[in-house]
This record gives sequence, structure tokens and C-alpha cells, in this order.
Amino acid sequence: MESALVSRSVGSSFAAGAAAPRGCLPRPSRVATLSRAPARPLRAGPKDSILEVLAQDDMLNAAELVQWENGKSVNSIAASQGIRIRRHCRPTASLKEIEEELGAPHNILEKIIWDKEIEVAEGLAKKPLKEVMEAAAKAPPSRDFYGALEAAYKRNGVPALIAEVKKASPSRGLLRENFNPVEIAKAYEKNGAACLSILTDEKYFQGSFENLEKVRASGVKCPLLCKEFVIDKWQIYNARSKGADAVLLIAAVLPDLDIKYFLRICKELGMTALIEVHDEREMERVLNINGVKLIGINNRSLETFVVDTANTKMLLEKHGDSIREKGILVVGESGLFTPDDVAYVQNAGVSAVLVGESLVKQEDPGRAIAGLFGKELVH
Ligand SMILES: O=P(O)(O)OC[C@@H](O)[C@@H](O)c1c[nH]c2ccccc12
Repeated sequence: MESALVSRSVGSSFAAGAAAPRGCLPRPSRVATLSRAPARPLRAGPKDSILEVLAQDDMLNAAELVQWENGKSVNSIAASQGIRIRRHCRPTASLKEIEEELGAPHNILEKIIWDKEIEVAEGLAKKPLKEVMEAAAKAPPSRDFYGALEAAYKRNGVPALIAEVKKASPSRGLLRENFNPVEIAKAYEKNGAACLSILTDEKYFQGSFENLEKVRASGVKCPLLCKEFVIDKWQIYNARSKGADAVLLIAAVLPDLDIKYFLRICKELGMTALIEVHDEREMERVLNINGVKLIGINNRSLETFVVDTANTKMLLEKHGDSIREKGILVVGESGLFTPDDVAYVQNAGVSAVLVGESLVKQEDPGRAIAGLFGKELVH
């Protein structure tokens, strides 16, 4: 049986306040109570049973239980899948206390995730899961992100464009002084973008959920990707409630069971999950997960910031056959600046591209699209 890692998601396990013991194991006292009296009888059948259980809205306690029974720390389970990013699982501890236990973060991605753990716990404290779930249920229906990419690729004969509304990034700093997210979004749509990606991380990318809401309310019709560092299901419901049609799930951060669980939640919400990989191991893991329809190959390492478009080619040379067999659509992500770059990743086998910097840095980000593709895109 696989280990349920979902409970390491801070909001779910440790929101009550007390610090979790080392290695992200659930608190023993809490689990002892649970094992005597689970919140609800586990109704799932033997096959896929953990996922069945987790999919029940109030079964977070069961996830804690599963992890406890497994007896492993979530970080050791993640490491066994080749994941280098560790979690601190101590949303109420100070950074100093966290660093005393784990040392300094190993890289920028780990730092972002450590901050995100605290941010999500705070969000959850302000707006409980039940509330974001209700808000998500009331949101206008989601749009078909995957379908929009597929149709645009067929229509234009070049990879469908996911154009990113991106103000800044840790690797490039401020990309655009005069940043109006709605104006940029409208210009992208007018010039043939199939979908839009809206950065919502504030601390590192100067994005916001307000930007997502504003774009959604502006009359833009393109499906919207919420570009976030998702570590907890709360964030997915929250994204849906603010108008997102798709979320990003980063394989360098999320163990398999989290990806499976989050995929299921996306399905229930009618959302597309874009699963991002950067290396061979992540690609192999993701290809072994049922229900994956959209894989993004990031040419930029989120750990070192090194960008290399040959990464897309290399991974597709190795895995293109099984990707095609499974009918998975691939998005080439990051570092694309010229028609040659786009042709290169198209020849490697991508059907869509995700582009931020090279569009957003130009005076007119809409006009920049024709420059990037070497031709006008049509809707
Ligand atoms: O600005 P670029 O190099 O065109 O990249 C866009 C997009 O791929 C990048 O923003 C991105 C890809 N995956 C991410 C994960 C988190 C934050 C950002 C990203």
C-alpha cells in the first residue's frame, strides 16, 4: 500500500496550532484518539482505498491516521521518490526554529515551499476548508483549459499559447514596471493566446489572487491557469473559487499520492491539472500516474534557475512514445523567446507552450505574440 502523504499538507494536519514532531509525523496524541474513533467509518473498498477515503471531504483525520500507521515521516517518503524538497510542517514555528531543525533551505524552491506552508496555514485559519469548498461550488462553471489548447494547436498548426501574466520572478527580478494584469490579459487574448496563466504567488512573483479575480471578471474568455505552488487541497478549492480553470502541480514538490489526490479533486471541480516535470525521474513518476492528461516540461530548474530548452527535447526523445500512447498533451515551459525556440520545442513534440518573460517584457505584450511565433495566431 502506498503512503498517504496528503496529511503533511500543513493546512490539513497541523492547523490546530501545536508544532508537529520532527519529520512531519502527525501528533501521537491526536492519532491515538483517532485510531479509537475515526471521524467516520472508512467506506472505501480495498482497491484505491486510501484515495477513496481521502476524497471524502471530512476525512483529513483518516489521512493523518494512514500516515501514522505507516510509521514513516513524509519527508522520508518523499525522498524515496527522489524528491529533494523537504517540508518543515511547522506553520506556527519561527523561521529560526525551523532552521535550527532542518538547517537553511537548500535552494529557492525549498524556501518558497517553506514559506508557502506558513501562508497556507494562515489562509486556512482565516477561511476554513468548508468555506472555500462552498465558495468553489458557487463559482461560475470552469472552462475547458485542455480543450482550448487542443483546439488552438489544430487551428494554428503551431503550439497553442498559454500566455503568462507575470510581473516579476526570483530569477529575473521585476519584468515590467507598468503592470496592469487586465490590460495584459486582454492583449494576450486579442492576439490569439489559447489560455492564460496568472501568477498568484505574492512574495516571489509579485502576483496575487486579486489579479486572478480581476482577469476573470474582466470579460476575458480564455481559460485561466492559477500559477501557484500547490501543497494543499485548500489551495485548489480556493483557486476555483477565484475563477481558475486549471492549477499547476509541481512533481519536484509533490509525492505521487499528493498528485493523485489533487488530480482527483481537480476532476471533481472540472479543472485541468498541469503537472510540471523537469527531469527524467519526475517524468517517469508522472507517466505512472493514471489520469494525467497534461504534462508541462519546465526548461528552467526551479532549484538552480538554469534554463535549457534541450531539456524538452531530451525528455521527449526518451518518453515521447508512451506520452503519445497515453494521449497526453505536452506543454513546453520557460525560456522561449523566438520563432526558432518555438519551432525547436514543437519539433521535439510539444503541442503547447507556456511563455511569460519574452511577452511581458515588451512594450506591447499582445503584439509580441506574432513576433514570438513568426505569424499571427487566430482564435
Ligand atoms: O517567463 P518564462 O521564462 O517564459 O517562463 C514562464 C513559465 O514557464 C514560468 O513562469 C514557470 C514555469 N513553471 C513555474 C512554476 C512556478 C513559477 C513559475 C513557473
